[in-house]
Amino acid sequence: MESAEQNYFVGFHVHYYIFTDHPEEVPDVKLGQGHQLTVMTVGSSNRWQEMTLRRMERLEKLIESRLVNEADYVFSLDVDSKFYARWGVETLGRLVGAIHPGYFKTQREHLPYERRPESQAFIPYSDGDYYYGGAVLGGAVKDVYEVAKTCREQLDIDAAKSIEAAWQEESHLNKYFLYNKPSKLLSPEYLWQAHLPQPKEVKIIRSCHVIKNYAAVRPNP
Ligand SMILES: CC(=O)N[C@H]1[C@@H](OP(=O)(O)OP(=O)(O)OC[C@H]2O[C@@H](n3ccc(=O)[nH]c3=O)[C@H](O)[C@@H]2O)O[C@H](CO)[C@H](O)[C@@H]1O
Ligand SMILES: [Mn+2]
Repeated sequence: MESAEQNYFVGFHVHYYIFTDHPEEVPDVKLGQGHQLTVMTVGSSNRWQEMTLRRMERLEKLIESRLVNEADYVFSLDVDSKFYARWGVETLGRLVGAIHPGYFKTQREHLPYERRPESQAFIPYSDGDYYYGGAVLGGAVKDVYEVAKTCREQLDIDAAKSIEAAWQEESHLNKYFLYNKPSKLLSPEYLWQAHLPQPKEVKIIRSCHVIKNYAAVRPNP
């Protein structure tokens, strides 16, 4: 939150919604003018995969209940994002995704899409273009709503068949974006991971996922 306040839409109206099963641990951060924060308490799970994939349903519900009436644009971001440089209006568009930092040089047949036809997230080896990170999904509220609702429905169909896509909601997001192209693609500058070395092509890291002690923060391996 502190790094977001330094870099994320500074000078614009921002309403953060933080989803957590530990609301009492959200620190009291001094927010800039026009910025506000609402903590949303959510149930826990004994599987991290369930926590991450449930975000589609939470986003769908948040848009239905609040954002349709209060926002033009929305970004859904991983909670472990830390900001190092400006993230501003250049990121806005009808539908916005970010290239995953681990796969921007990977040939498409090696991209980690879901490859089992039984899953709704299935992408055949002959298809695909970019590999999008699940940590960033944004755009106009109505367009993001369509993504969240569709992915939630596809996740439900998979769950009913007891199949979980290779990378949970990220796999379903990749399927959605393949056939419903985002209008704007953010470079991995906006979605970096701290354990990756910074290659020469990437001049600025704007947002980065912190290194975490998985044994401590995840309920299961
Ligand atoms: C860089 C990037 O694109 N990262 C994606 C990647 O993993 P990551 O390695 O970035 O996963 P992660 O541990 O950050 O989990 C994804 C997010 O799910 C939430 N969470 C997760 C675990 C938990 O116990 N509680 C909780 O709230 C939280 O917002 C977290 O940031 O794959 C995930 C799905 O498999 C998501 O698509 C992530 O966005
Ligand atoms: Mn993350």
